Amino acid sequence: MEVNFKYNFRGYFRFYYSILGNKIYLFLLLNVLVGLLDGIGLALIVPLFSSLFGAGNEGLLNTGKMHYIANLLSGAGIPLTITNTIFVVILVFSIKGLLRFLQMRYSSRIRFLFIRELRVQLLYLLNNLSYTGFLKLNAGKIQNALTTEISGLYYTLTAYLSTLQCVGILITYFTLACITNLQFAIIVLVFGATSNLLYRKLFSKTQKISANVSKESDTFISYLIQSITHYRYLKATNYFKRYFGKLKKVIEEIEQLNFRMGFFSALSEGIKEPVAIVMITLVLGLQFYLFPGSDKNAILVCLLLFYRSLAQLGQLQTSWQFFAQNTGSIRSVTGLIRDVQQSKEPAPKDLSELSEVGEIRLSEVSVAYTGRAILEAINLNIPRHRTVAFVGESGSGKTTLAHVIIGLIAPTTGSVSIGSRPIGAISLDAYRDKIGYIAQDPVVFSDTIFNNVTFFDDPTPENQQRFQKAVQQASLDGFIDSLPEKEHTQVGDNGIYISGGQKQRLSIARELYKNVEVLVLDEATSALDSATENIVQKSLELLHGHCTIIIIAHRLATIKMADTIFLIRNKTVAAQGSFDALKESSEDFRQMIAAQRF
Ligand SMILES: Nc1ncnc2c1ncn2[C@@H]1O[C@H](COP(=O)(O)OP(=O)(O)OP(=O)(O)O)[C@@H](O)[C@H]1O
Repeated sequence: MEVNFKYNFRGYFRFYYSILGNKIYLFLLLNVLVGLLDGIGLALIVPLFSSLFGAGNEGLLNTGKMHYIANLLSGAGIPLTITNTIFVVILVFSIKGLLRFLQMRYSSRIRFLFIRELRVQLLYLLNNLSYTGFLKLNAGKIQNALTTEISGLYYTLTAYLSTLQCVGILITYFTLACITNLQFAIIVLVFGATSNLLYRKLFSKTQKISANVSKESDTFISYLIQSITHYRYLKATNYFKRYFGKLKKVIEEIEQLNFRMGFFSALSEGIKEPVAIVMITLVLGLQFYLFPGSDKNAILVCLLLFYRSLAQLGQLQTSWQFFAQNTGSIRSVTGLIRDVQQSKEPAPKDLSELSEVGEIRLSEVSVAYTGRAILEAINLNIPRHRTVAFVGESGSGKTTLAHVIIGLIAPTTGSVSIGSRPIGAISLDAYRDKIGYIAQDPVVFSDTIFNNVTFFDDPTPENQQRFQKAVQQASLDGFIDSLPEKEHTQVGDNGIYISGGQKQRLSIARELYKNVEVLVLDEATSALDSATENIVQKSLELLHGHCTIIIIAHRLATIKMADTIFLIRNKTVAAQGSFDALKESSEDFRQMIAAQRF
């Protein structure tokens, strides 16, 4: 998909062409054919009427200067009698009707293909986006682009195609008019071009406002998501009113912009007809002033073509104005695509299967966020199927370290290897298939308990069995049994119908169900009461020696079983060893234990 284009008529064409390919040309061809048939039909109707109602009707049509029609028909072996012409006119307009039908169907097919392609592409790009790239994006921008702006983009395509359609038909009419009466056609062109200058100013103003609407909409969606996600807190603390004030301000700004855009749209709509009428009068006046003896039939045909052209011109202005109103969506979506493309996860050099996750080794790893050093010169080994723990004060970089290990963020300097291979040489997808991650904020999807644990697996007998085992290990079975709808119970948005501890157990159960090789537990049991925590702890201990476990915990009791504990302090590993060894060797560790006893 082409996203680096200039925001002008040609640039937009390049963008649409990169998605739709030659289908655009076929669409244009259909338009030109419709215009051509319409023009030919009109060119036949005028002499037909003048022959029917005029004097000296000899049974043959007087085409005057429009001999090309006569040539065309006699070339096809049809003499230009009035009866024949009537049939030809009916035939021409019927074929035109059929082509118009095909053209409209094709245009809806194009729109369908366009939106499908765009949505799929965007999701594909998001899937390939690196986590660091994601951190740089704004959630509101992503949501706004994928929902509102993509609809806006659909409108731009509709309006652009409609504009192209008008341009195609106008060119055809103009060509026919040129053949019929060249001077008249040229006068029309001059006036048409002059009126276009008037509209250009309006369009460029509208485009600018549209870009601002999209920008403000990103902010609005971002605020909206947050007000919904944190609704409980905002409600409980009566902060919603204050937050509502922020939202209201953005809404007002957006609507002010829309109001201004409405003004320009109304202005362009309002001046359309007066401009057209003035143009017709001037064009006709000039024609008869400059060329008094003009062929009236030819002028009549031209006028009919001109009249139709004016309708097309009006349609063109409306479409282009509507296009301009929605161009902000093009900037917003293509801007997001550009950002996402720039932050793609690097492709692995060697795609051979990752049969098992071997020893994880970090050497001289440093991490900085926007220039601020968080971790420096970290060296550590996590042998396969060992349990390790990271401890340290809040903000010391434990979660960041875990993110480096599971390949979510790349170290600023230093290297990470899995087994004998550097992490950059393995398929991150294959690696992450083997990773279980229980984050500080439990991840719960708005669905049933079963789907949350199995991550939408089919309820086959085998999966049911695995599900039962996982919920037992996570000490969630008692809770599920107490529910009338058991595992088919909905947990609500972000798990709003269940408690914090139940959410944590649900996310633990999901990772246990997955049968992972590396399990990261980042404050995974912090919301559990001591009794439940003990049960879950025992289940996790059963995994000891069967998979690599990385625990991040403030409660030191939960990391006693770790083979190695890494104490993170002053951006690096200050001490390491088993619980008892650290107690002996590290004063900091002893102080942490003492603080917790107290
Ligand atoms: N995306 C980010 N951008 C900028 N700074 C970040 C980002 N994520 C984390 N940090 C900073 O990195 C530091 C380490 O954060 P991290 O979450 O790794 O600490 P932690 O030891 O896990 O803390 P806690 O125990 O409180 O969860 C913090 O100072 C934090 O502000």
